[in-house]
Amino acid sequence: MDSSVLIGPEALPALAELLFRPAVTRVFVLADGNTSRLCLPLLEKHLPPDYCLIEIPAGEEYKTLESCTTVWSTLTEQRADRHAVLVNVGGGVVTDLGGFAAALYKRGIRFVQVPTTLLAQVDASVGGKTGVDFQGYKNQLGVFQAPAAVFIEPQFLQTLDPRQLKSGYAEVLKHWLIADAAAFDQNRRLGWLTDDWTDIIRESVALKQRIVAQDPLESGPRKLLNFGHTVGHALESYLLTQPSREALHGEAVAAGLVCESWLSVQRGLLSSDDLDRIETFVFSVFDKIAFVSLETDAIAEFALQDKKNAGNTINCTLLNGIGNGVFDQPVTVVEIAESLRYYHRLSA
Ligand SMILES: NC(=O)c1ccc[n+]([C@@H]2O[C@H](COP(=O)([O-])OP(=O)(O)OC[C@H]3O[C@@H](n4cnc5c(N)ncnc54)[C@H](O)[C@@H]3O)[C@@H](O)[C@H]2O)c1
Ligand SMILES: O=C(O)C(=O)C[C@@H](O)[C@H](O)[C@H](O)COP(=O)(O)O
Ligand SMILES: [Zn+2]
Repeated sequence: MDSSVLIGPEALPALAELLFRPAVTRVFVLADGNTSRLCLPLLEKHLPPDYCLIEIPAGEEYKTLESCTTVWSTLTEQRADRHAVLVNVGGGVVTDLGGFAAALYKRGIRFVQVPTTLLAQVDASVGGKTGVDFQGYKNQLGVFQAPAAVFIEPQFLQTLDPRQLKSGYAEVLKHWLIADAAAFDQNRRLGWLTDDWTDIIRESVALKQRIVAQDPLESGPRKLLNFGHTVGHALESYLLTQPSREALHGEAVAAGLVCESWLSVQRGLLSSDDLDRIETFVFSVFDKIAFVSLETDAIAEFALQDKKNAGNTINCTLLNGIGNGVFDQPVTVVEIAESLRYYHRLSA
């Protein structure tokens, strides 16, 4: 599942090198409404002049099979063959959906990822998880399929909204919590904001690649990368059903980091002092997500569809101390609801 990942000024020239090879019959570029406007200008000179743009609307609500149909229809109308390449230019919605659409078209054409949000640069573009949401559940349909390569240009982040930057930072925090206590400690002292994200991107990508290399198809240690997501995805999915109450993926994951750290304390795996450090750091970046305690049972129910589950057992990733994730820790839906009530009571 490992693909080459280029980060920095050499990334886009290397993309051009791949796309201009004679073996590539046609280049298709998938973007959303924002990335076609804000990111294509920087990319354009690295693309062949006859590339075909496929545009989908921006936002998680468009991470659907219907958007894939838009991609597949254009590929079909343009008679794309198996030597075509799909270039996914955008955040995690575009890289997940584009990877999935490419993997299914004619049983698979090559795709490359050009992630343009912090979240997609540190996490979503790497590791080969692709997919779309279905019937209200996150990434319910998907395949593991490695991109031909990933090209990361941190300059894209210059047009990114601060709320989106923070959302990406949740996945960085997750990486430190599961596998790098020293980075967690250093960065909680420094604060989250920086002018240059390149080092953080490099370190996060390397950490994720190390874990994915051990277990590309998530039968074991890759589940560590899902820390914060049992609760995070439940919250994100629930709020997607509520008009005007959407939380960004990273915002929901940040809440999930707190809830699942609390569950780790309940299991005797994490100290209360460490939970306190995690909460202080999380709430120095993120506002609390608003919900009423009456909603916690409905939110927790979504965890029954988590992909790490086996039968009726919800398998959570927890922390055995900061920097040391542990996977396959059974929790009940009642405990998930309790963790949400704990989060709800916290005064951020
Ligand atoms: N495959 C994985 O391993 C993985 C990992 C983490 C998250 N994800 C998925 O990623 C998705 C979230 O990704 P995201 O946070 O990037 O969201 P996103 O793709 O919706 O992008 C966020 C917003 O930023 C805009 N945008 C993108 N790049 C921009 C730029 N450079 N300047 C200005 N605006 C820009 C987009 O148009 C969108 O409105 C979720 O669906 C999540 O499930 C997947
Ligand atoms: O790469 C992984 O593995 C992850 O779990 C990374 C997560 O940050 C990401 O949100 C992923 O899409 C979650 O996948 P899912 O299998 O829980 O849908
Ligand atoms: Zn995630």
